[in-house]
Amino acid sequence: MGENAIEIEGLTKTYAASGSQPPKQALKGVNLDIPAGSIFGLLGPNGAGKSTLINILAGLVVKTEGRVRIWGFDQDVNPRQSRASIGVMPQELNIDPFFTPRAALEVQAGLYGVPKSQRVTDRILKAIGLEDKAEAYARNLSGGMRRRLLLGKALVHRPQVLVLDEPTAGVDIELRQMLWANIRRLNQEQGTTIILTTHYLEEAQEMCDEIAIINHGEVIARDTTSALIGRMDAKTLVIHPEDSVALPQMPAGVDSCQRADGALCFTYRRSEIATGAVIEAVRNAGIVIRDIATQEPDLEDVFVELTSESKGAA
Ligand SMILES: Nc1ncnc2c1ncn2[C@@H]1O[C@H](COP(=O)(O)OP(=O)(O)OP(=O)(O)O)[C@@H](O)[C@H]1O
Repeated sequence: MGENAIEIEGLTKTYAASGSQPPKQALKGVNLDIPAGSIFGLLGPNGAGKSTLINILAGLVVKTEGRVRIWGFDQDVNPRQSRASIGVMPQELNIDPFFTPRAALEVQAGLYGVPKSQRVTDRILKAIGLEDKAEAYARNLSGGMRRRLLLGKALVHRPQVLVLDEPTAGVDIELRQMLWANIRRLNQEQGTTIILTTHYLEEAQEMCDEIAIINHGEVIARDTTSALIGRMDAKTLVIHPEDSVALPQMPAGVDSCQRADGALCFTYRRSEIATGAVIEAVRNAGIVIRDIATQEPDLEDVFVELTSESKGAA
């Protein structure tokens, strides 16, 4: 196995026309390598093509063109091995209500051809915190427990690559933290490569080593999370003056505004203007500073800038 868990080359997907709907090209030649052992985020606005990409990886959607290698196995050449290398936790809570968690895991293991002697059902039940619910009917499980069971089902064949489609959408903070702890542990202790889509950019920023941003079926950015954020050059300084004051004269390149609460905001390029120079200009105007805060760019800023830039390209 090389250093990439996933290698995607020239991947396209066109959904056929149906009724009055014209054909839809959901992926337009995606090239993407996902390093083994990483926690990789796949971000993009609604309809960008994330689910299509994930579903192709999972073998649920048939690609139109291109190559996909999972853990070194070409999907077309070694379909069985490539499928055995990946586990998918879907977004929908599609759990058979009449199975107990133990039975659901056993059935899933059977589907993947895991011999009884190699099954790790108890270990998975423990990892997802459902030991004491192992014999309960799934219809009696809470939404959070069902979600954890879905994670467990994705793990029965011990895949090297785990794909999570919006794993924490609509779940409460406590469960979200528990899911993340589980996922981090899998990544750290077993080296499982994690690929996830999320609408929570804060979560992606906190969890993911690397990120690809998809828009209109194309990868428009792919980098380490910190490098992506580093691309944003803007910085905002918020100064709370001791007394109410007017906006002072500022050096060229500084955008000034005053908030309703009287605070002064200065936005400038970090690469061009030093924060010290901004503060000095404020002091030179005779303003006494009570408090200062800075606002650094975050993933949300990067996301908004990149996806709005490429809007016209659709
Ligand atoms: N089965 C299908 N038939 C026709 N068009 C489809 C089908 N599935 C998805 N599409 C279209 O392909 C495009 C990409 O959809 P996809 O579900 O991959 O996006 P997404 O990034 O996952 O969006 P979301 O965040 O809303 O889940 C959209 O325009 C969607 O309407």
